Amino acid sequence: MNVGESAMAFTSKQRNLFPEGLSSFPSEYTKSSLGATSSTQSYCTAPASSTGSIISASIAIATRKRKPRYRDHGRVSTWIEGMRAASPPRVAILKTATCSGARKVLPDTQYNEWVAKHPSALATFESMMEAAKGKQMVLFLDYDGTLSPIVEDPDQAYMSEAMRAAVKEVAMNIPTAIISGRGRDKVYEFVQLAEIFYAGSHGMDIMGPAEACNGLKADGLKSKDEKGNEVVFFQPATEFLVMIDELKGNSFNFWRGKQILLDGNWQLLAEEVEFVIKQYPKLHVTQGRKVLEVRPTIHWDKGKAVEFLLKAFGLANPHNLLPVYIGDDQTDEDAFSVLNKEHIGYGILVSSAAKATGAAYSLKSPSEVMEFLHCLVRWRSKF
Ligand SMILES: O=P(O)(O)OC[C@H]1O[C@H](O[C@H]2O[C@H](CO)[C@@H](O)[C@H](O)[C@H]2O)[C@H](O)[C@@H](O)[C@@H]1O
Repeated sequence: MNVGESAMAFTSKQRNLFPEGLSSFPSEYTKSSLGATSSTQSYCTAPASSTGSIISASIAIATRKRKPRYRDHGRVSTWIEGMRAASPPRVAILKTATCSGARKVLPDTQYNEWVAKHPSALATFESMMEAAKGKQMVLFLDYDGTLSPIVEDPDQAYMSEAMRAAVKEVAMNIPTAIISGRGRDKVYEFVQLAEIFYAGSHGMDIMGPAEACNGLKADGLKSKDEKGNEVVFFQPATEFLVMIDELKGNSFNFWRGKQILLDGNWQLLAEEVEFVIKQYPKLHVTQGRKVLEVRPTIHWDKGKAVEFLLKAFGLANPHNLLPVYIGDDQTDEDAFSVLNKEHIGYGILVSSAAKATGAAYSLKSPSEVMEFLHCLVRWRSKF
């Protein structure tokens, strides 16, 4: 596909994300109160090292001859720095911690200093749960890097059967939602559990099992998922499809698939995104692990999704509530901030390297996340 110098390809599922007539959110989450000027409700993600399956649009930039043109090099450098900061090299994991507290010391002083400030949620599990007694726990899980290991090809980011079983088991005991930057349908395709809530597009596109939605304090649209399960949709930004159409017909030369961009092409990637984004003042760019995301200028992020879901669950009383949020990426920081702001719950960063974070606790890898989920189930079964 080629429109001028570039064009954009969207997945065929894009439209399905936002069926007509959806969206009935609590009034404080309506468009006007979101501070939206205009936007898409999907984000376009340009992976730096590989192409990817995205929320509703997967983008990789084609290598091609380019005409010289004006660029904001300041913005480009800022984005690349942001991506690098969000993509720290991995530290070898010598031993997995357990909830009994056993843990082998890593020979990485910087990491050790960091983990002293953000203790392992496994090593400190017992004391964390002391504070949870008598409270309603709600579990929020990121997908990539949390439930599935980070891999080069975003379409291959499968979760293991063991992890699926762990999530299923925990969801039977604790209300559970996956909040992802990916499209909801893609996350559902990976996870394949009907028992949980899915919040795709950083939470702008939420689907939950109808059964679990009966007592919800938010109205959604009842429907069925691909497997025929009764579900309810909550989608706050259906009206922003217009911009997606505009982008589709306009600017990039993207294709979805296996076009691999090597790390050395981050500069090219950022330059291309910058060239397009300046034509869309209502979109902005954020950086993640080897990824640039083109997002609508709408006050909505994973933190907003957490706030929405807590309200929807009728769990707004912080005294009775213990949200636990586990995530690995920059975008998860918005959710950690909400917990910190409300002084509730536990933010847990998944990282094997020292990293600036608002999360109080840490886990080193998806394997440790799975162990933590097992610990939660064992702990919950005592009550
Ligand atoms: O919010 P998440 O569920 O963590 O999704 C964030 C992004 O995840 C995907 O990209 C990341 O994982 C890929 C697969 O391991 C990896 O190749 C890429 O470098 C990571 O940035 C996904 O492709 C993005 O659309 C999500 O925004």
